[in-house]
Amino acid sequence: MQVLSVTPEIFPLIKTGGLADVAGALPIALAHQGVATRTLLPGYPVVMAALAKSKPLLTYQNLHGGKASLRPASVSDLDLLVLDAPHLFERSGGPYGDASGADWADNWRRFAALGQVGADIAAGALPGYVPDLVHAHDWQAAMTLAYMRYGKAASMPSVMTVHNLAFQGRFPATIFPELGLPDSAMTLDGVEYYGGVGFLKAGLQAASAITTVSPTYAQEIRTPAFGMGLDGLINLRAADLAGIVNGIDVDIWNPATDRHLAANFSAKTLKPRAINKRAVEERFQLDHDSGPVFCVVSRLTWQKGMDILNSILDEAVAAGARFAILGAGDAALEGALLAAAARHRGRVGTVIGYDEQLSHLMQGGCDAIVIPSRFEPCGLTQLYGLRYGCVPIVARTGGLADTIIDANEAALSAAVASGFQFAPENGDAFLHAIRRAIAAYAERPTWAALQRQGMKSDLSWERSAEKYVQLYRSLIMKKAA
Ligand SMILES: Nc1ncnc2c1ncn2[C@@H]1O[C@H](COP(=O)(O)OP(=O)(O)O[C@H]2O[C@H](CO)[C@@H](O)[C@H](O)[C@H]2O)[C@@H](O)[C@H]1O
Repeated sequence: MQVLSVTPEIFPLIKTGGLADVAGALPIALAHQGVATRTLLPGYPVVMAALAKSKPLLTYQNLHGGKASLRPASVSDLDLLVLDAPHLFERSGGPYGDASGADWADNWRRFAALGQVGADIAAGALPGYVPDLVHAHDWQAAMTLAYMRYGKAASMPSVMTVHNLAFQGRFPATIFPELGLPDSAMTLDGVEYYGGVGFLKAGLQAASAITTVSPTYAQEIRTPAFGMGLDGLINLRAADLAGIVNGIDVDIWNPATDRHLAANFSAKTLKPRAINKRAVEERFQLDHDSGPVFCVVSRLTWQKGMDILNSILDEAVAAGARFAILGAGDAALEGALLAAAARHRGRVGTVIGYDEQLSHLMQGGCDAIVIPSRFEPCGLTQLYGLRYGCVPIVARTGGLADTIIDANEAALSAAVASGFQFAPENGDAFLHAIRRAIAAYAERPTWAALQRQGMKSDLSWERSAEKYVQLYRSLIMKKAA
């Protein structure tokens, strides 16, 4: 089976969040099950810099206002098709905005172009290659499915995966004439969205199947509280909706071999974690004591509940907690967490920035990771925490609810507990969970049992990849029937 995956990010080349991890790991797991994935992504400068010289497979004299070509590449076992379109992607800053964080004004054009090329490939534009199915990730890739639907690949099966419904790619109606779609597409069941154009909406409408990255989030987005304006449409398509929980790359995230750790360890030999903990204490200028260090590795945003964390920090520190916080995002939250570190020297350390290596050390050295998200489609950091014996303390929502077993009495006595859950958006409940963790940490055998239980969890992609393969197969068979 041949799958064309379309994504705006892929690890290890370009990553702003969890989507990149998934886009990078899923093709490898699918390959073990006989599915060959080619991944189409934009040629941002960091991507172009990583490519060896190659002959273009396809050229465009005018793709949304400039010359473009499609270059094949192989990076870390990934079979890539890179859209080299300097007028759209050759700029400094991030993949979606300039260095100050402001979105590029022509993002609609950049990702419409990506979608156009995806649909061209689906329609057979590459000599000798026609995929059996197209899999699009998030709003930036979603227009692929709309261009397919209104173009030559209307009968090809497709999957639209929602990693985060908060990002929808919503633009004014004035862009519609420039998209090159027929007028009939500007309707309620097409790309029209609240009077404008909705990229994710268009993909959800066009896809043969919709997936999200956990079963609980798949149900949550059918409600107004989580649906972000799309719950009506998602409910209409409920028969084609599935939740498949993310796995993690267990080779990249392996405490026994991880080069970013000061000391490697495994479930059998947890002792060396203490060396990593010491390294974290040094890096975050924390006091040394016998209590737990809680960490945060996160985008600093409302979604991630970082304001809730900030509101309970003083009390958590008074209860004996120390915090190592790594993140970047909203300026106000960055400022508040830096201020907390200044207020609680030795008890709270805050590093603002994006640091992949440091995130590994934190998972390998901190005792627990706190994730107070308001909503969480899947969440990866709790999975890394499980793998590294860094016990997750999570809001009971989305994928966090699906992947962590709360250390209540029943779960502890059945030896299945792997972390702590608390009611979302509730500072008191969050604080209570931190107090429970501090108490459990004081009973070393209980804590070690929690760590080992988490480290035993099967977090690999194999099971989830199997579910994607089943879905792909059923869609291909349905279209053929
Ligand atoms: N400052 C920092 N330094 C270093 N690394 C950092 C970092 N901040 C975040 N990261 C890393 O970025 C990734 C974040 O992944 P998440 O799944 O937690 O959330 P995200 O909201 O980005 O993804 C969305 O897509 C994913 C994938 O489907 C879903 O799991 C999730 O719920 C959804 O919101 C992790 O690999 C984490 O370690």
